[in-house]
Amino acid sequence: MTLKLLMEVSPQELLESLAELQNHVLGYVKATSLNELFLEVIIVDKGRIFRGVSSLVDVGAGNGAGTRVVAKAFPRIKCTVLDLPQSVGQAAAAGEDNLRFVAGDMFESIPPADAVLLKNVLHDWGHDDCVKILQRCKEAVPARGAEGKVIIIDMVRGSLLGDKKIGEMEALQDMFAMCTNGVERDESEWKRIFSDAGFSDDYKIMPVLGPLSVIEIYP
Ligand SMILES: C[S@@+](CC[C@H](N)C(=O)[O-])C[C@H]1O[C@@H](n2cnc3c(N)ncnc32)[C@H](O)[C@@H]1O
Repeated sequence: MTLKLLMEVSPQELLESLAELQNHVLGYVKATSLNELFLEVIIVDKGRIFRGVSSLVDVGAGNGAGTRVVAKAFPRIKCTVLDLPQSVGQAAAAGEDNLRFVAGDMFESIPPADAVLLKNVLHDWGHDDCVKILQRCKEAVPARGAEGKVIIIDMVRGSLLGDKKIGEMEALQDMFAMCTNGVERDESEWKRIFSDAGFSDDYKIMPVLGPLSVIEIYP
């Protein structure tokens, strides 16, 4: 709505338009869970991370709602959801052609694939457990030179220092992490995990929404 139009409409009409817009946005958010919405943002903004990938295992993917977004956007990628048997359970029934569900333990073994995705998983675990999970991921992807990679979607604290809103977001996320016994890390803490798990130090951190970032690491 232009400024001129805004000045011409009555407050009542303006309120009605705002209510209509709010319903529209809320309707979309209800229809698409925040998890899926976030992955759609990543696909639009950082879709190139899936370039050249023909198979992907989404580790700790829960009911696979997020994996389904990737499977739909990239029908050529064979997607696998790996989660504990109780989480995979019913979800396994309904899938896209290029989506399968595997019950398993990420501390034991991860099915082989070009890329492994860990979205909102590592922040639930301490340093040593993250190292173990990443070691299993390293075994699952092709060796260096063959374009194997692990894609981590998680928070990188302090990547946008000085921004008040981001600072507030990080503080909120810290409180949430404390309630769930989780941990949010800065780049140096992430780097130590990658190195201890045997990954090279030429990782890439790509901020997506504030401190929420996509990190690519290579064997
Ligand atoms: C915080 S949820 C993240 C879910 C999803 N990736 C997301 O972004 O919404 C963590 C997931 O890790 C799974 N998980 C926990 N321990 C696991 C294990 N040992 N092996 C495989 N998955 C595990 C849980 O069942 C849960 O679905």
